[in-house]
Amino acid sequence: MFQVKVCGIRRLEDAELALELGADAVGFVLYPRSPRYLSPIELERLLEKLSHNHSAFVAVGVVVNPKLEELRQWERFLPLGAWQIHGASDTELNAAAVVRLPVLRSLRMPWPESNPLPAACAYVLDSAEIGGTGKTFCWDTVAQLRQRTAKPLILAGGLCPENLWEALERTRPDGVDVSSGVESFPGKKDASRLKAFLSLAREWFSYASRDFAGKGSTGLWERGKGDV
Ligand SMILES: O=C(O)c1ccccc1NCC(=O)[C@H](O)[C@H](O)COP(=O)(O)O
Repeated sequence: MFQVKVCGIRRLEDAELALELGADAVGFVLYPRSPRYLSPIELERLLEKLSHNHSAFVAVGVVVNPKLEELRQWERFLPLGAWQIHGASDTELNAAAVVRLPVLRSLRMPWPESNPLPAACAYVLDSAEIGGTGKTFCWDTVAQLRQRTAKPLILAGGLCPENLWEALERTRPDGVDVSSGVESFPGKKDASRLKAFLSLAREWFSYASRDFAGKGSTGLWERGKGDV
């Protein structure tokens, strides 16, 4: 089950804190132009240490316009649970099951009605610029997208403790994703903001799970995996 993801983590202590506070997924940016970049080797070391004290979490590798071969190579040694793909110039990535791991595709919202949805297990709905910007998009556009797909929708883009509850009430997503809204600066999470965010997110999802129960959509992965 993946409902709350904390993204852009560079430090082991931030990953541990996020998991202790109730995140079920943590994201790592493998994009060299990001201030939150971790190299694959650094990520391998971090995940090895993280797995000593934590087991039930999804580690997500965040990539931008990746090459298919690159993903396949990293999958061989990184113990990730999913890819989060931004952009994607490699058209092969639009075909189903070209990599071993489940794929989340980041959509730059609003997603035009004329644009087909790329193949994915789930969609991360973000603002129009590339990730980690702290910018929100018009949440009303989520309802239109919901009409087009039954795949899990993860709300992202500029979420923070101050706007999270309203965002959840207005969009009723399957999951949320946050990075800069819980940071003290790019790559370093702020413990009190992280705590406030995760407490609100957990509260909303436990309350909303009553609605989800009848729809059989309580497990993001259970619902999305293999369903590309
Ligand atoms: O964080 C980055 O620097 C980044 C760079 C390139 C692609 C994705 C990146 N981050 C992804 C995320 O942090 C989140 O999935 C998402 O974009 C939300 O970010 P934020 O608006 O900062 O909460």
